[in-house]
Amino acid sequence: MADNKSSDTTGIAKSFADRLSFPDQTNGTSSDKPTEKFNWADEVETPIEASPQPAPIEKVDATEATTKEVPAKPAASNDSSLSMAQGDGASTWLNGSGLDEPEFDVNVKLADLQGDPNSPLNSIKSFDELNLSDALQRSLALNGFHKPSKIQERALPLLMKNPASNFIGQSQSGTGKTAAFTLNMLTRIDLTNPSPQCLVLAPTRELARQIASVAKMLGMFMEADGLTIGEAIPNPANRGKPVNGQIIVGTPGTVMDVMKRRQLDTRSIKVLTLDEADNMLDIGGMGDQCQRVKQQLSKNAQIVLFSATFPDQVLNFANTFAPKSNQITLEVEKLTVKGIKQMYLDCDSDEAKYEALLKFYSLMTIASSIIFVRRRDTATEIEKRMVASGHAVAALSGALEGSERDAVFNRFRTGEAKVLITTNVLARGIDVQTVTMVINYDVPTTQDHQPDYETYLHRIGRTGRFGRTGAALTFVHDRRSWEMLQEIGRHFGIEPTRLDTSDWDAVEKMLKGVMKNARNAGAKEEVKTEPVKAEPVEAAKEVTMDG
Ligand SMILES: Nc1ncnc2c1ncn2[C@@H]1O[C@H](COP(=O)(O)OP(=O)(O)OP(=O)(O)O)[C@@H](O)[C@H]1O
Repeated sequence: MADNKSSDTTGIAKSFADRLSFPDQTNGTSSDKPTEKFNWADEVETPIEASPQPAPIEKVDATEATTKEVPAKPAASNDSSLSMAQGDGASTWLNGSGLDEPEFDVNVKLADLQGDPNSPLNSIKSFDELNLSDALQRSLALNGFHKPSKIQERALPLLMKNPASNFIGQSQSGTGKTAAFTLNMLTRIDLTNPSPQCLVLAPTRELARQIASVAKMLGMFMEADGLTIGEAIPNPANRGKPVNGQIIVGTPGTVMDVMKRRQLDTRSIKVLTLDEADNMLDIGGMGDQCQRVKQQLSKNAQIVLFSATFPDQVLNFANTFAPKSNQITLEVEKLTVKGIKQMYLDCDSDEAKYEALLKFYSLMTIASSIIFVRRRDTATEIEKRMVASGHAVAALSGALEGSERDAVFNRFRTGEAKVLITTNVLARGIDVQTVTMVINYDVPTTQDHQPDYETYLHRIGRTGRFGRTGAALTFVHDRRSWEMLQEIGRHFGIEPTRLDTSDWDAVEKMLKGVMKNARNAGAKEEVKTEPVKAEPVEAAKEVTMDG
């Protein structure tokens, strides 16, 4: 059996967000001073009907699907950074990732035709060059952010420039996009004004709460001067209450609703950030909601869009949503994270996948893993079988209510449950660094049953965070599922390694080798640096900010 005490034995620090406390049912704010909570309304569920099979079962999760949530406890105080950082039960003081993110090339397009994307002014090598406040410098240092990642190097100077310009940023999963847009917001807040000034929209409650926690962590030393952070996710206890906080992080349906009910004062909002922007702008319902939210804001608000993926058709819309933006993009073949070993397991039939999964977990002990399935009923079925076999699993889908989702996710984040079985609802953004294995129990497909390239990339990106290594194993069980995986491979220029269920010894040997590498994940990837490609885009009128 493989030894999987990976994070403890190798000293791999847990993620920044891992270190944060996610108490069940929390709707915390950033400080002891209780920030009032917002009203809520049911998040509109936009489920997509499942497979063509006639089974009268469940729906496929495509997006946030929460309807109700119970009252929240206030978040832990940030007074003690140590207790905050250890809030998830981490046994040691975890100072940053301890890893360096691998180098990769980016394409930079400046909205300003005259601008030189390669100018040192448009790139930084250290956080010092940003002239950050003492409070931000201290929190970066305390949390082990010793140097910026590539996306942070290139994005931060462009994001933080005054007057502010719109921004579209793309980089691989786990490369630090959250800190990039969070630092931008934290530097733009006027602490003397208690009104909401920055708004972040994310597709799911889990991601919204994670982003709020990162903002609290990076803003921990600004609290004394009045920094407040609020969440706008479905919560019945907050019905009718104002949504307070200088940074508000929420899901689009709830944010739109509190705006409609005038519970969110939008007058001072000067930055609107969309995380997982391609997803937000692509899905009909959320795209409309994001658009309507944007319409409520000042025309001068800075629009910031981030994602690991921006398919062409969405990028066009993104350009309309964030006009005249500075842009950092990647070519499609650079999108896969090299530290993730991609494999597939050839199973005889759909039913044989259950057996293969159980066999797999009987052979391997993995610190944390996520199993992605297409349908909610599959998640429930796998959960039942794995629990019966003695595994500590948690299953999360849009079928659960908000408070249940929080509780399940917390069990996984804290390590109480080692396996998370979930639908696409958690495919994006979630940062749990102990995850060394992602299993695509079902090949990700679009509504019209074509390979879903973006979802594949986001799912496997739940491992291999910030320079770590991890493994992704996709189950195929017939010609079509095999073909779809091949298409995904061709799309990203990768060739997943085949594992065969008729030879479990070989499977075990291969997987143990991969997992061992994951434990030794401090090793740096080979660094290949090429000059940044830069092309100007149409001349832009810079977007001005109020203050
Ligand atoms: N400069 C840095 N130094 C050390 N660790 C960092 C730095 N920037 C980010 N990290 C850590 O890297 C991890 C991944 O960051 P983050 O979640 O922001 O990735 P992401 O690019 O948003 O990924 P995804 O595309 O999956 O949403 C986090 O645990 C974060 O704390």
